[in-house]
Amino acid sequence: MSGTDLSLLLLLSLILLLIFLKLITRPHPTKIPIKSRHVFITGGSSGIGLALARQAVAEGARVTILARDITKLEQAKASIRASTGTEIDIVCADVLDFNAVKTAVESAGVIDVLVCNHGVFFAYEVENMEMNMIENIIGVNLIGSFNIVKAALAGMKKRTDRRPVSIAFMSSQLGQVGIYGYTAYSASKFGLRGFAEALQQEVIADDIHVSLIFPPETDTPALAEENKRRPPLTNIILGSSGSMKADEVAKKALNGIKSGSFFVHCNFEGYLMSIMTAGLSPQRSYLMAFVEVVSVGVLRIVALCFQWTWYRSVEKYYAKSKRA
Ligand SMILES: NC(=O)C1=CN([C@@H]2O[C@H](COP(=O)(O)OP(=O)(O)OC[C@H]3O[C@@H](n4cnc5c(N)ncnc54)[C@H](OP(=O)(O)O)[C@@H]3O)[C@@H](O)[C@H]2O)C=CC1
Ligand SMILES: CCCCCCCCCCCCCCCC(=O)[C@@H](N)CO
Repeated sequence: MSGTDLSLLLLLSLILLLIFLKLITRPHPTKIPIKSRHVFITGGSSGIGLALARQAVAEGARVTILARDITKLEQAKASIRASTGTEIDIVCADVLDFNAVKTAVESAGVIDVLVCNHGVFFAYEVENMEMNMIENIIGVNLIGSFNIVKAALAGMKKRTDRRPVSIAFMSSQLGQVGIYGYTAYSASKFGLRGFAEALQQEVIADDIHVSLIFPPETDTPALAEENKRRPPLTNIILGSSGSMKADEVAKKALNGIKSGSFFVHCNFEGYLMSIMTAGLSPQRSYLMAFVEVVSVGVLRIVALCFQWTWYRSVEKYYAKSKRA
């Protein structure tokens, strides 16, 4: 066979692969309209959630935010009024308290886009965390999201507006890879992935579409707090990874939700991580599925190189601390 024959054969197989993927990727592509719809954001009084609330308002949504601290909620409402001239609704509840969550969700009215964004994080070695801190991180981030979804789902299913609706979870790149210092946090965010994958199969028949958002480090009040007490190795390992502004993450998140994407990445590093960690997760875009299929081998090599550098940092660090 000549060189041209070979390249023709390769081209033909790639085209056949594309056609095959277009036929089989599920769920089907969808679009979630935001304008004039009810967007409910937990943890909407600060950081990424507040940025998301402001942008949803700017796109014409009716927005409700939920958090614990009424003063921060009032401040968020005032700041959105000042920057957009629009009123949002605020509801007060601890996501750990199912009855409080249910009352808050019911008072807000039927939800079209539910964003479980609330979350807490601290970086410590598991040995240096009390059980109550571990339970708090997993409780708020994972069980809290169950409480929210359980409270909102029946209403979303019974909605009279038959257009597609969305349930989105704010995970983290640490929901795609475990890093030194984040045992509890990664466990909570990996947990959200299992929740989201199974939930999508349960709600697809009701035209409800699940998104999992994977932000990198994002400049928010919570990150500033966490940074004060990070283990040195956590800093060394995360040192070179990119960080973003809350507004930029919110924009990526909202676009991901509107396009009904299951995985939502926020930057180029996140794009590569989404391909690397695609595994058995659903994929709506046959083009993205194509990219996953053809690049998975090479990206596995890149992933192993990252692990190599991380383990070298750990080895060097402990070699030094033994000598000292
Ligand atoms: N910042 C970062 O680097 C990254 C953050 N993320 C994720 O993004 C999400 C938002 O983080 P970020 O904006 O940084 O955090 P912030 O601390 O700025 O905001 C957290 C929000 O969640 C609310 N909240 C916290 N605990 C509870 C609770 N028990 N019940 C109800 N509401 C609660 C807070 O309000 P109140 O305290 O009044 O209840 C606040 O509104 C989290 O899920 C986080 O894991 C993901 C990747 C990176
Ligand atoms: C080429 C392939 C790219 C692979 C690179 C992998 C880099 C992983 C870095 C993970 C960083 C996660 C930060 C999230 C911070 C967070 O969630 C906060 N809440 C906690 O600080």
